Amino acid sequence: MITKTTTTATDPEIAGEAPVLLSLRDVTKTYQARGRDVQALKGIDLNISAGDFITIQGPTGGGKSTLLQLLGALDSPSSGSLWVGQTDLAKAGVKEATRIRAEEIGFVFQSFNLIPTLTALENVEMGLVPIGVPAAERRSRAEEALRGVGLGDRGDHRPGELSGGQQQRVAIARAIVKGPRILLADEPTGNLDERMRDEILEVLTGLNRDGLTMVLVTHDSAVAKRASRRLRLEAGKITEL
Ligand SMILES: Nc1ncnc2c1ncn2[C@@H]1O[C@H](COP(=O)(O)OP(=O)(O)OP(=O)(O)O)[C@@H](O)[C@H]1O
Repeated sequence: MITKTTTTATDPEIAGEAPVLLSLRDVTKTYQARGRDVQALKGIDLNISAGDFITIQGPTGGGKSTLLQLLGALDSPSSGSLWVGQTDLAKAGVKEATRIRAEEIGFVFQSFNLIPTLTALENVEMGLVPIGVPAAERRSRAEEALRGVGLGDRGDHRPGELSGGQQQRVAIARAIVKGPRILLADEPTGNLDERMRDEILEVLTGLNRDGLTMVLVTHDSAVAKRASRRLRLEAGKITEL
């Protein structure tokens, strides 16, 4: 069972008594596919505390993406409980899960998922639409988020006019502009060369230093080296490295 509470040494505000943001107890996930049950997660116990920088590694098919989807309220467990604050996502209705996903969780994907016809600034503004931020405020908050990832001068560029690393920085700005409690990323450096990977790692490390809790799925040990906690997920079971 993993109940370790770890804080980043660099964030004095959360040193010691970091609150638990997400708590999983005996979580399972079984998919039904072609008349067969596929047990993707087999009893996960895990606490994620404020300030954690967690990486999840493991072989293909081990359950990493499934776990990330549950953490992000994109799917619900088959059994067990998954607490986000006072809400058990295993029992919450669609409305509450949607609210938590919109307000509290930021997502970053391997393939950036930017809208090609929108500028970088407009893409970041999209991160505020689901929570109903008025247009005037969206613009200034998006500008600030872009500056935060070092792209303050690229707001009018479209994704096709940016490098892969820059596009991923726009995607990170879009994920954090709403001020989520936790950032989830599935292979955020998977499509990038080493230099761009390091660029993204600097951004992510800086955000964590500023207090953002992060869970990253990665195959890259250079990424995992930056983590405060390294987890391995294999055949639906989790271990702490
Ligand atoms: N929608 C689904 N329907 C049926 N089975 C699924 C579904 N999604 C995932 N699985 C199965 O669940 C198991 C875990 O898959 P998951 O995608 O979580 O693994 P992963 O560790 O993220 O793999 P990878 O590193 O290849 O992305 C695998 O056996 C997979 O085939």
